[in-house]
Amino acid sequence: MPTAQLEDISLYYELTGPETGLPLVLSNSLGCTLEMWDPLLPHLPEGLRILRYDRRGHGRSGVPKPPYSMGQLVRDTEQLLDHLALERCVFLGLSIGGMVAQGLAVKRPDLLRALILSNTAARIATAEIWRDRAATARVQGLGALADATMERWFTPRFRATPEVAAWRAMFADTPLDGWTGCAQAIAGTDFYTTTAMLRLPTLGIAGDHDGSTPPDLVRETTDLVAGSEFALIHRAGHLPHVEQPADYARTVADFLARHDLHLAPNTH
Ligand SMILES: O=C(O)CCC(=O)CC(=O)O
Repeated sequence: MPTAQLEDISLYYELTGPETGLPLVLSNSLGCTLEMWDPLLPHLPEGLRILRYDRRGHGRSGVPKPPYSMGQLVRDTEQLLDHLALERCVFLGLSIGGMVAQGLAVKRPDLLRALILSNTAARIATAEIWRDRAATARVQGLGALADATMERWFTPRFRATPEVAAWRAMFADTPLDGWTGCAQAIAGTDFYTTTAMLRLPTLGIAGDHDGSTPPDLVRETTDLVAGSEFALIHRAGHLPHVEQPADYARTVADFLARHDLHLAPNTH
């Protein structure tokens, strides 16, 4: 089982693709395991070296007692990349994963060649919203948040399909400590000032039906980075790579190609 024993946490990961391929790191959203990327993988260009991992408190990674901080989540990722000797990666982070991406890009620019900020923002919701959700989850379990969460994550069309059951289960099966710890980390994060200092190729991606990080919010954060690009995925919510995997993958591949990153060996 590929588990990295880091300073104070063990992280489960999967690393696939040729060793010389361009490293692409996929960083999950809250309440999801690395399997969240399964629908996207068949649509991505071949030849990429793809790292997926379960965040602290999720999936097969360690689940310490909360609170967690965004600094800790960034450090976990930094240590995982160092452990695997991956550098100059394209980092695609979705929602909380996009917050980790922003923090990592500021802290360790040597690790990243380009950023893809998907369905994320410099600040997500309010401390009060996160406190209320955590209070509900502590008393009633995460299942009590599942209906509202699926509404923010997916379009009505997708929610009417049998496929949504697996996503609801992934969310509801998240360890309560893990979800609460990461929710606290989001609540304490405001990257407006530091993200505005970033200077690397950056693509923002939003879903037109995203109820968690609506397109205007994603665009506002993306626009903080000079020279950044923005793409809107239609007929998709907070997880657009699930509802529109081909469009999403094409958007990513076109961005890589525009920046001469497409399948380029990681040698320069
Ligand atoms: O569950 C939600 O709608 C909140 C999601 C969020 O903002 C954080 C995440 O998806 O990582």
